[in-house]
Parts: sequence; structure tokens; C-alpha cells
Amino acid sequence: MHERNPYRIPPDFAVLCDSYEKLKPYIISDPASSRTTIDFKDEEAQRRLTEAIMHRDFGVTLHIPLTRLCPPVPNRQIRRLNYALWMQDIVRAHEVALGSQLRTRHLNVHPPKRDRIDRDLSFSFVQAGTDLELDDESYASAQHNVSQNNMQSRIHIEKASPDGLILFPLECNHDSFTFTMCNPPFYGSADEVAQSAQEKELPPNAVCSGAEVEMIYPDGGEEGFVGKMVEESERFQTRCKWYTSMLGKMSSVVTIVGILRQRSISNYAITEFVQGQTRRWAIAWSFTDTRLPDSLARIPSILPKHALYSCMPPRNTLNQAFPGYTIQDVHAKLGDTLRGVNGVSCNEINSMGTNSNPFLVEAQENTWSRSARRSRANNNSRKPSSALEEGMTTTAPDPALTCSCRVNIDTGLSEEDGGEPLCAIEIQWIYGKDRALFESFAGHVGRKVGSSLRTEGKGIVGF
Ligand SMILES: C[S@@+](CC[C@H](N)C(=O)[O-])C[C@H]1O[C@@H](n2cnc3c(N)ncnc32)[C@H](O)[C@@H]1O
Repeated sequence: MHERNPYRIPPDFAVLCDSYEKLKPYIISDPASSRTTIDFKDEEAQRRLTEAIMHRDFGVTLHIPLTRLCPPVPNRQIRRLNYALWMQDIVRAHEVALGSQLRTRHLNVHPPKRDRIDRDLSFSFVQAGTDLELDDESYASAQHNVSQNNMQSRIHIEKASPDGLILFPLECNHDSFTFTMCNPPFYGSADEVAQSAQEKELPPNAVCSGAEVEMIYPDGGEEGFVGKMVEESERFQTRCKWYTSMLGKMSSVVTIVGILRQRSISNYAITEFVQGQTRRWAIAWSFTDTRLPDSLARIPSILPKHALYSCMPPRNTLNQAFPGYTIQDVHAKLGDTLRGVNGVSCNEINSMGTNSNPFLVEAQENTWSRSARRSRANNNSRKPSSALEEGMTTTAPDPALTCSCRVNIDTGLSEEDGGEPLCAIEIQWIYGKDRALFESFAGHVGRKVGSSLRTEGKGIVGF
């Protein structure tokens, strides 16, 4: 569960009643745990519980129609919150460590304009959202909930059409979106819904009151729905920074990654939400050159024999360990190495409380490889370019590569190395189109730092 999810400890229903009277009649005692609970098969009780949580913890007054989906609290509610927290991490990626240095550049996290999210969950990262709805009853209910909470200036509900684009607000709107979130209809047919219920995908004590339109997308279930989003996103490109969806089946993750790869969309992220026995996944993809850390883009615990291992996106976080050296030793050599790379800008960022200050590095081109150095030497012996001769001013383009480099104690590498804490350089790709440029830079830095330290005769592991 996400570390910021407040429902890591399940809410006490008896206490919840104090702030939401309407829940009181549904409270029963659970002889097994001697705690209070509700009858999860009672659809009214489920709705009161969801309303109570939304009221107490999010300050929202909700009405959930009996005929429409009510996420059984706390399980699905927790998962949705995990999804929203992952989304928040993606939007804020790199901000925490590198802060204002990055905001002035291409990663500027200007206030998002019209993001889709059911509710901002008291997070300041969503300023306004657009929610899409196909079904008349759900649409009316969503409108009602928005207006009774006086949120019309922040949340827009738009009516979708079954024959239209899923991402149609991107077509009609000139604003750019920071992200989309989606909980797609999971199933392809009523038979699939029945089969899934039989296989006890739904816990025996929970009811699922979803209408057909909520559960079924006849054109391929969730794979079809999210596959269509991928296809549509290709048309809108960077109009939205991150396209995302939740997925209910592991096989759908494999299918959607296949569709992304087929379309050469290599900038994507996968996460997993585990809640009790149930696993769900979410996928995000982008046409921007912003690169996410592996901690957000890859499922961390996944082993090579896992079915999803080959679906993971390529690594954007590279580590190289320097056993036996102190953080101070390696940090000093790293700083010297980075400052010594011709044509690369390097700023040490003061970030209190971390292992060592990160360096923010920007490069316009490859100046470090042997061939780049050879070609620079040849050019230096030629005449200056005519633009420079004539004194023309040029504006600096965005760097081709932005990354951060820092020294950490790497516990992951240390386990492989027999349990001793290892001092490691972590090179984090932040921005750029060219993976080969990033990998070549990381390799160069690792080799240089290694050769500076090698005189001390200790080993190096990684990259
Ligand atoms: C699983 S429900 C999720 C409902 C709600 N967003 C949630 O997370 O509880 C799937 C939703 O997708 C909507 N939907 C189905 N087809 C759609 C389409 N083509 N465009 C937009 N929404 C659609 C359904 O009406 C339903 O509300």
C-alpha cells in the first residue's frame, strides 16, 4: 500500500459514526474480531459507509445511487487512493529532490489546468478536473454531487458518447492536461462478469451493484477500452502529459504494453496495487521527454521469472556501487568528474536530509565519448563558424539530456554483495529523447569515478 495512504490502518466504524449519523443504523458488531463493522452484502450500508468516509476525511457530501457502482470500502477505496497517490508522485517526480532548479526548466510544474480526477482528495496538485461520463444516470448523479459540494468551478462533468472518442475533451479544448485517470469497464460481456463472479473474484461478503455500462465494454473489455485510449492518445500527443489507466487483469497489462511497444511509445510506467488477496495494476504513458524514476515506473519487487518482468519499461535509474568507500569519497570524485566533462553544466543542489547532495546535470550533446572528443579536436583546428564570426546571438535550446547524479547508500546492491551497505552512485534520467545518450553519459561517469578511486584498490559493482 502507498506509504501516504491514510487507510493503512482500517478506520474504526464506531468512531466514524460520530461524524456521520446516517451510518449508525448499519453498524453491527463482528464477533470474530470484537470490532464494529457493517454487513457488506447490504447495499444501503455500503453506501452509507462510503459517504461517511468521504464526508469525514475529504469534506465531501456524496450521494451514490443504489443502481450504480459503489466501491466497497475500504478495499477499492484504498486502491483508488493508491492510484491517486501514484498519480501525484508522477506529477511531482523529481520535484522533491531538485525543487526550484527544475521548475525553471522544461519540467516546470505549472498549476495543472483540467485534469480528470474524481475528487482532489485534498491534494493541492489538482486544481481543476474534467470527469467523463457516458451513462445518463451516472452523469446526473455526478452533476448533483459536484453542485451540492459547490465544486462547479473545479470539476466539469462532460457527457461522453459511445461512438465518440474517449479522450474527446482533448479534441475540443485548447488547454493542456497534466494527466488523465481511468477506471475502465473491466469486462467484455455479461458472460465474463458471471464467470468472474463464479471464480470468486469478488469477495463473498461484498456486493457489486454496477450497471452494465459501468462493467462492460463490448469492444474488448478493459483491454479494448485502454487500447482505444492509447490509439487516441497518439493523435493528441503532448496535449496531455501523462495518459493513465487502472487495469484489473495482469493479462491486460501485457496486452497494453504490447500495444504501446507496437506504436513505439517507450516512455511508460507500470505499478501494482496489492490489497489483501487482490492485485490491480495501473499503466501510464507519455509522449513528452520527461523520464520517471524506476521507483515509480517499474514494480520494484518484480523478479525476472515473473510474467510482467519483460513488460517493465527500460530503466531510467542506473546505479553503480563502490564498495568500501565513504559517501564523502565518492561524492567528491563524482563532483570532480561531472565538473570536468566538457560542455556539460553541473549544479550541486542543496537538499537537506538526503544521503548526499545531488548534482543536476545538463548536456546539449555527447561531448564525452572518444569519438565526440576526436571530432571536437578536429573542429577546433578549423575556422570558427560564420554565425559566431558575425557576432549573431543564439538562444540556448533545451538540453538534450538532463539527469541527476547522487551518492546513496544502496541497500539493494548491498544485499547482492553479501549484506554490507554499499556506497553507490545513482544516475537518474530526468529529461531527454535519446536513451543511448543517457546510458553513454552514465557509463562515462561510472568509469571515470571508478578509475579515480581505483588507486585505493577496492571493487566496483553496477551499471
Ligand atoms: C468501472 S466504471 C468506473 C466508474 C467511476 N469512475 C469509478 O471509478 O468508480 C466505468 C465507467 O466508464 C464509463 N464509460 C463507459 N464507456 C465510456 C466511454 N466510451 N466514454 C466515457 N466513459 C465511459 C461508464 O459509464 C462507467 O461510469
